Amino acid sequence: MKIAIDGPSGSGKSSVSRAVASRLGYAYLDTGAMYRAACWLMLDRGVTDDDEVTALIRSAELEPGTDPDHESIAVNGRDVTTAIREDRVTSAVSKVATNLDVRTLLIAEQRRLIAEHAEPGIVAEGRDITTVVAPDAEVRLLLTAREEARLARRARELHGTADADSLAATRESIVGRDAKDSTVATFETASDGVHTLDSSSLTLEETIQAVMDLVADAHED
Ligand SMILES: Nc1ncnc2c1ncn2[C@@H]1O[C@H](COP(=O)(O)OP(=O)(O)O)[C@@H](O)[C@H]1O
Ligand SMILES: Nc1ccn([C@H]2C[C@H](O)[C@@H](COP(=O)(O)OP(=O)(O)O)O2)c(=O)n1
Repeated sequence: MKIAIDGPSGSGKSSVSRAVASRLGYAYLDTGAMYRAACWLMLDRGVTDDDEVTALIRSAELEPGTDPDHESIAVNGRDVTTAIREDRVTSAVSKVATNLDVRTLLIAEQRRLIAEHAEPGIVAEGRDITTVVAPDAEVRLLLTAREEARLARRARELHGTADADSLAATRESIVGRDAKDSTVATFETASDGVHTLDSSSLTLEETIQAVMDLVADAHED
């Protein structure tokens, strides 16, 4: 069983995908973490030229963990699980994500990991999983939420509050990044055969349950 989930930043992809994978005893693949790890390596080496970035990623070993209860990712044997969440990576990650040669490399690795864990199942999430990486997935879902809801969620996560200052500080990392990333992946509208779930007025638990229902329907088919 392959479950593919895409959506914009702050729509809840990671939280929901991790919970669904954990409940089903499936593997979990955070493809955004792979782009972040590639970006971390680019920054660590101080490389800026796109072709040099591609060569760097081609020769690197990215090892994303697939345990939904234990987030982990390593680059060339170094654990970067925490480092990839730093602001400097969030601010620069679109440079890597919009490099089409890097995408080709990471997509091949994502397809390999998804195939390896298709038994009993895997939940893979990102921006192009339903459309490019695994369009053959049994469950394909675009998880959305209104911009205000996504901003408020991320502001609470990062600053502990969703007051005006926190919302302003979060805007670029959500709205600005989505604008850049949407030039290379379609995650703002659902493609043919992809379900849409708007989580704006749902609780996290309700959202998880809605995805579990879709999976149960797919099992019946
Ligand atoms: N209905 C909901 N669905 C998903 N996440 C929600 C919901 N309500 C609140 N949240 C919170 O919003 C945040 C979403 O962040 P995350 O899962 O990292 O999103 P994404 O991976 O899409 O960027 C989490 O802190 C999560 O607990
Ligand atoms: N399949 C994917 C996954 C992520 N990306 C890009 C888009 C994002 O800016 C970065 C990081 O993704 P991530 O899912 O960690 O982003 P969030 O901070 O959760 O919004 O990678 C992508 O282009 N394709």
